[in-house]
Amino acid sequence: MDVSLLLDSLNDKQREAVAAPLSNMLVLAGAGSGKTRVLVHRIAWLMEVENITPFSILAVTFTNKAAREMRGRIEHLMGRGLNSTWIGTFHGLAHRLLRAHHAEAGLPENFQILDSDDQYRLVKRILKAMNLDEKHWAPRQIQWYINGNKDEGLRPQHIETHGDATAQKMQEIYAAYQEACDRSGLVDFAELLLRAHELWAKNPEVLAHYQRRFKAVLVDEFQDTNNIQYAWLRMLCSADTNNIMIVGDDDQSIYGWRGANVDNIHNFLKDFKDTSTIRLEQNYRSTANILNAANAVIDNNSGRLGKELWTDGAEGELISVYAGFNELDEARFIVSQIKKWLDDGNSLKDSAILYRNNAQSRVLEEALLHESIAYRIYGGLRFFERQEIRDALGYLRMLNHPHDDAAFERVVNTPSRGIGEKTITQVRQTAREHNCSLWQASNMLIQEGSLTGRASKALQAFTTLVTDLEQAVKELPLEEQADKAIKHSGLYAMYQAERGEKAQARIENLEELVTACKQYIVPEEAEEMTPMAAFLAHASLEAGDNQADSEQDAVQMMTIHSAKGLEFGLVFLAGVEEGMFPSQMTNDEPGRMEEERRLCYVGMTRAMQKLFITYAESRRVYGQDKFHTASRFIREIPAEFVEEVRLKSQISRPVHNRFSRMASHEAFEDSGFALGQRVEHPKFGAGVVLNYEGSGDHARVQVNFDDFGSKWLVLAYAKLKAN
Ligand SMILES: Nc1ncnc2c1ncn2[C@@H]1O[C@H](COP(=O)(O)OP(=O)(O)OP(=O)(O)O)[C@@H](O)[C@H]1O
Ligand SMILES: [Mg+2]
Repeated sequence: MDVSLLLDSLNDKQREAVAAPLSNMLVLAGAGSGKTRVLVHRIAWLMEVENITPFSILAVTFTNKAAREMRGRIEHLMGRGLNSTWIGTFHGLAHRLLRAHHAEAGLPENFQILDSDDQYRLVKRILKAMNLDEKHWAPRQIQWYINGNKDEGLRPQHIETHGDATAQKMQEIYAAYQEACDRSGLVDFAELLLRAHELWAKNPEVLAHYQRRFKAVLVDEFQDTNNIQYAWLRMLCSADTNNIMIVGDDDQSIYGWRGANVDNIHNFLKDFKDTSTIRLEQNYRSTANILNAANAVIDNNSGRLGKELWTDGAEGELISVYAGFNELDEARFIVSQIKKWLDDGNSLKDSAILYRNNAQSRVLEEALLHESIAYRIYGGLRFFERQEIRDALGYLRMLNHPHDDAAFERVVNTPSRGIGEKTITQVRQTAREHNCSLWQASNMLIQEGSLTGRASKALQAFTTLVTDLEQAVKELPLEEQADKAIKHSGLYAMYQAERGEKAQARIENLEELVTACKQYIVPEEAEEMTPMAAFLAHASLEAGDNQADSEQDAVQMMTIHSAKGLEFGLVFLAGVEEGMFPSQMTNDEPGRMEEERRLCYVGMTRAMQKLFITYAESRRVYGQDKFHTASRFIREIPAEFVEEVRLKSQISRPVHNRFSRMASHEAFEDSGFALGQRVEHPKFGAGVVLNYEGSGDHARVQVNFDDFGSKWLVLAYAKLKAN
């Protein structure tokens, strides 16, 4: 192949990195400067020019998707397949290694991987076997503890407990858990990494084999490696014959909360001999306005390694900042801009909506669904498909219709109330025999007294809960029904007792469900149904809507964390308000604010042509209106790069409300009211118009009253006066 092809499309610095003689190398550079491109070209160069066989190359990426893309790009460059090259994530590579050397690693040939949910259940079983109360020993916390120690390379016997009783107990649980895993040949995610490390540490001949094999090791997104990953790389590349090239950006280190250690960049320079450092400074991704704005934001962080980024590309459009009146307005705005983008001849898949928390997706999803715009949630489930939401809906479905067997199965022992598999089998059998629902079968079994005392009591706890709850909530508004169901069922407490980012997200999603209920308006065609039945139908329809497959042209939706390394023509950063982003928890932990700012930098630098930053001045959080100000990150962008969108023209086009009744904004404005306007009500006093829906006689407005909170009122009867 013509080697110049590998260098032609690169700038001088990139070329220097790609064509450098074999040695250890750090490529430190900001977003969009071509780090990943350099890595791809370097691999091709090593094969073509240094005659390193594909077999001798190991490349590590951050996600499986990135790994597939990398392989594809190299194959494309070289015009041939690359089967024998190892390209994957740390976890994927460790797994491959353990499969090949299971005996040396002390694992059975058919060892199984334990995903996070499996691990959780196993921890629960261990606690039970040890007679420990889950209330004191929260399973998620234990999981967090075990994984955290494994990430640091620590086995139970390595942990210092300093005579502390709690620490000792945690250590014992960890040991019992590990014993159970070893007995059954189970390997959790953190174990993959630790085992792979130990495999080499304990088997020098195996290590030597891989050191001979992998002449070149290349790592993308190095700033987010954790300690055990770093130790593993270091061990592999400790022989003189190995060369390692890492590329990364300290400004994009966003997984500190999960144990990633950005200091590994410093460690690398210390630990690896003869390392040359190359800095790339030209950005090829974003317009000058976007790049300069992102640079200005990240400049507020201290202790950076310091990088300049410039572009010779066009200035491009200004960054548009839109202050939504509330989150619905924000979502409508985003959707209207996506439609414009489409009308201009662009494709949906080049647009992305990025948000800080998964729970934010719901309102956006609904706005997109309503306009029939295909979307794809990347690295996550749609709102109504999420585990905790399905749990909560399970309870609501039981309240609505206790003979719903699927709902019964889902929640009968979630949270755990001591109903064992044996009891449930008996219930199923009885239901089959009598051709009745699981609910009826349960009541039958309890009455007949044909269960053991303990099983009967546990099952009765469930039936009583459902019956009592049903009585207690049936007259209440929908959102209170949801709130009570989530609380009284123990779901909320169950997720609250867990720790970590994931549990926090689940709690936020549960709260968002209450908000969803509050905002739900029963559509005309469902007026015969109870609001709950109508809402549940709505939820299942939304969950059942097919997710756009990866081939289909669809808007890409994801958290900013999952957008790392990706790029899109059009990007929306949504929910950029104080309290959301930076998130509320940020103040509690040192260093967290800077990590949030890096996350903002990652988000902004995903945009190639056009960036919108949006926020909502009021947002429903857990059914309550929270008033937020623009994020400090917005304020950190110099005014010259930003235009504020003021939306008279946009708003005055007909807008549809989220639940299929046409709401004409003109009609609303004809009523003499506008969003954000202060009004006076004879009974509730003064307030602000928050939202509207429907038209004509059906028109309703939502007003946040100073003294009575927010209420939906039928405009025709409300006797509102402009204030
Ligand atoms: N020399 C170049 N000429 C033209 N385009 C380039 C050049 N180098 C990189 N690009 C393009 O710039 C964009 C960003 O490159 P790349 O994704 O490799 O950057 P990165 O540094 O890995 O970014 P991130 O930090 O976000 O992972 C890509 O579209 C890439 O194809
Ligand atoms: Mg990259």
